[in-house]
Amino acid sequence: MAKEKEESVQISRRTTRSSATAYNNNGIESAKPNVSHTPTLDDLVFGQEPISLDDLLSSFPGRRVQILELLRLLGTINSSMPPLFIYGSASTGKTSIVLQIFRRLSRPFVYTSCLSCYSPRILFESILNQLLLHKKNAVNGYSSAKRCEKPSDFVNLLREALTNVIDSLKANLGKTSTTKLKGQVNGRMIYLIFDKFELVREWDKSSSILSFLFGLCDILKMAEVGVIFISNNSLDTYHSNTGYVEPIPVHFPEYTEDDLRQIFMRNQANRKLYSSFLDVVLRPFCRITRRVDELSTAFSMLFKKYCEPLNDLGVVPNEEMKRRLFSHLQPHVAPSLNERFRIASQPSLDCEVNQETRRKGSARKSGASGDLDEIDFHMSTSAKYLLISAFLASRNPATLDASLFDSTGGSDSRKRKRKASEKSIEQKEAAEQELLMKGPGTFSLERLLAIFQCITSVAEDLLGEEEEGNDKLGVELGSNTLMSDVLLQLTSLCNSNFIIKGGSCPLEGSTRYRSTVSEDLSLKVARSVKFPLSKYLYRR
Ligand SMILES: Nc1ncnc2c1ncn2[C@@H]1O[C@H](COP(=O)(O)OP(=O)(O)OP(=O)(O)O)[C@@H](O)[C@H]1O
Repeated sequence: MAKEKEESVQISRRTTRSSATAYNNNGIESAKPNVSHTPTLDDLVFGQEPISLDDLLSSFPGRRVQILELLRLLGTINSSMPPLFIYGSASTGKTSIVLQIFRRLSRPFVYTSCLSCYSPRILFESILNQLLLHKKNAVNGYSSAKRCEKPSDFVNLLREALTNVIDSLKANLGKTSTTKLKGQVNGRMIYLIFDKFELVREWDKSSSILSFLFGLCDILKMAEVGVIFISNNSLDTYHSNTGYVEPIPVHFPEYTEDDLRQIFMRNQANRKLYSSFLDVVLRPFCRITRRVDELSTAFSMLFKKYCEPLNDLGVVPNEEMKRRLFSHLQPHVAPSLNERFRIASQPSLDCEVNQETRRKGSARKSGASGDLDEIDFHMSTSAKYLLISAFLASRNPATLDASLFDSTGGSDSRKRKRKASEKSIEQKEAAEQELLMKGPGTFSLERLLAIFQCITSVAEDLLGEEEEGNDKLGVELGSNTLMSDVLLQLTSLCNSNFIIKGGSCPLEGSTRYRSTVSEDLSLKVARSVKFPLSKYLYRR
């Protein structure tokens, strides 16, 4: 078993560079290792033709700012660099973009993922193997170049290996500077990339490895070494009170619906047809997940269904044909959407992050491309709506629900205003006092579900000037079909203490809930899904 794991680590290490295109296309490191290949310095660069800046930017719609920012931080050739901390939720393009940037720059790097390198020893040895151009194979019994478990040993071995590589790079620079071939190693800087860095927290409860790795740059004090951390979570979640210089954060925010449209429109043979397909599926799916990998799986299956009635895939669909394709597709969308929702609803690492973020108080300002209004933890869009619903249920008196949400789920501010103006000043003050004394109110599950249904349909209305069929689909699927899985989502929010069970109602015996989330955080969550929360708040 241990041997098996060792081998999988070996494969992922060796194939990182050579298979980066395969990785980029489908997220899976799929290339087979080439056993007969003897590694050279050029194996430390991305093993393909460098990519132009235009191609790089157009390969990753929605990431222009981050790509340019990373290129700026990496600096000109041979310039030293402070450690970088790239973060953002899953499938936001962090790994692919970093690898493609190194492809563009042809600079040498060592890549390790803390997923396949799942312990300090494996991580250390993987880095050393790459730097020492050591291949594990049958001849050497699949052993590493160096056996190394302790950070202190690692630092010594690492410094030695890095010095050798840098010396070779300098020599190489002198030799080939005038006759440099494309794809050859460029410059004398070497970069250490730690991907899936959040996983280190899992195997390091005492945080000693975390602080050690965060401080690696300071410990090494080698101007030619750049360190890059890639993580799903923000720096706040690391409690990195190490005394070392904090890395520079670069945030990869969740994609907007428009970004996702551009991502999925890339390389489409029949753009008009695919665009009409996206008109139907993108919005409802976006409300559940914005992960490119998940959307990509769902869309490739659904697009096949969408095209089934067509004889000619090159056709430009007119309105009548779009309607026909839509009705053919419709029965398949709900099950696929539900499947995604179930996955997105699973209590996951995110909950832990949420708790940690909450413990640490307000979110920090994100990196160079950050936004003060952004929340620094990640949860599915549907969970965000549920969190907002719970906040509204705790904050607003239940008697006002009917006036805040009309029969179609919309906010009727006219009614609300009239209500407010009818109240006498004394009544208002008394109500205010009462709410203050009671704190956030408790609510029943039924009320929570009713508000959730209302605000998800409101969100749909607000979002769209889309064609009729699409709206209908969004409302139906977004609210009713998904309702069955809201309970799972609720459990997840309860586990992460965003919602607590507030005892049971003595009359009905049913469980009551209470939201623990502040107005400030709720407003941020609402902003992240563009929901106008303040319109729905009962102001005393
Ligand atoms: N802007 C984009 N344009 C095109 N493809 C993208 C974009 N963003 C992500 N992808 C694709 O989504 C998949 C997942 O991306 P990637 O693994 O780089 O994300 P990640 O942020 O590193 O995820 P994780 O945190 O799970 O490691 C890849 O196939 C990648 O090419």
